[in-house]
Amino acid sequence: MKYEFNTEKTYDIIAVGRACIDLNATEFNRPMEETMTFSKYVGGSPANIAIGSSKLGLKAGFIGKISDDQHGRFIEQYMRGVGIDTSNMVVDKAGHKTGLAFTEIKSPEECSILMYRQDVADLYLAPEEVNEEYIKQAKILLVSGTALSKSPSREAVLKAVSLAKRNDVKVVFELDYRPYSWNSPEETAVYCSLVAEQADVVIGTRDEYDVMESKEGGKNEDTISYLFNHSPELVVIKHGVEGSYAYTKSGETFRGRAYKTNVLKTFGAGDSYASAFLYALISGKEIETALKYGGASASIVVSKHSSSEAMPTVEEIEQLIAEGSYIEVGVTN
Ligand SMILES: Nc1ncnc2c1ncn2[C@@H]1O[C@H](COP(=O)(O)OP(=O)(O)OP(=O)(O)O)[C@@H](O)[C@H]1O
Ligand SMILES: O=C(O)C[C@@H](O)[C@H](O)C(=O)CO
Repeated sequence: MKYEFNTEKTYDIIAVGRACIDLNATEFNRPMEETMTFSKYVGGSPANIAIGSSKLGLKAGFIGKISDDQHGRFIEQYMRGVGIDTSNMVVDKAGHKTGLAFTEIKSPEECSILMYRQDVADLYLAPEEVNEEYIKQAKILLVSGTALSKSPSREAVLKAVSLAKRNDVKVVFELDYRPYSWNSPEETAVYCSLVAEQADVVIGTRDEYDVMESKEGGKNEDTISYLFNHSPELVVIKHGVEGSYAYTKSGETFRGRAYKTNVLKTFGAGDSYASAFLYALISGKEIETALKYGGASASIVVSKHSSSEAMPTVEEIEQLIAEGSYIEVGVTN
């Protein structure tokens, strides 16, 4: 089964939310306290998804606020350099800084991210900085849940969603739950469910849906019966190495598998998955095939050092799919 988009649009995907900096430990198997060296990359889930999409050949744009300093300029130049339209990236004039993510790579199973996100520029994106003429040119508006965590970014994103819906632009909501960005899980549930109910496609991990639904140990069947009572037509639920499921409103279920790889770190999996899954859908591939693209792309990124720079090419993804070396596990559904 395929998922249809309005083909008359200039941009394949416009992402909204944070574009930040990742400082990834270059010393592996070591706790942060003992780590002395880091490599700098552009980061932030929606920026990573835009970068991954652009690298796969999609025409991507970005809406977000960046700091008026060297970090902000680095982000804009890097994103422009990989082919993303940055004309709707706004420079913060109130002195807010770029968010930083320091990553600790203790082992392939034990990675964590230490975030510096106090008063960050991306959460100051204001509704008046979201432009209808721009959004209406996209097939997809990709919304990151973290952008809903604080005002005025929250209102800017709600406006973007409403403009997308008015202009035949598919809203893809990536739950992207980062607990430190929110006041409480209850607040997360309120705003994430508000946007998920209006979205056309929702993507998240089982744990992220649990936060949105204010429950523990939730079942995929309950999630889809809730969301299919609202706007969503396609719901993707990820289960880490156990793979993922895509559910359609018309009642079909597809399973995606994870591919064997030499894992260096686990972060970046979700962003690379989303960019390749959406690339495949936009390219007119079957949903089942799109799940393969997502899983293969993620397995490449977890074997590499960064989340953004490591985003694969179509050829790399297709080679991995052709090899068909899946991780053999049952899936908890
Ligand atoms: N260790 C792994 N080895 C191979 N593939 C993986 C691994 N971990 C995750 N993946 C792939 O990445 C996909 C997304 O991973 P996951 O469900 O952990 O999402 P996520 O939590 O959003 O990722 P992130 O860690 O970036 O936040 C999985 O469906 C799977 O295909
Ligand atoms: O999303 C972030 O803010 C940090 C990311 O850039 C980081 O690489 C990651 O967590 C990817 O999932």
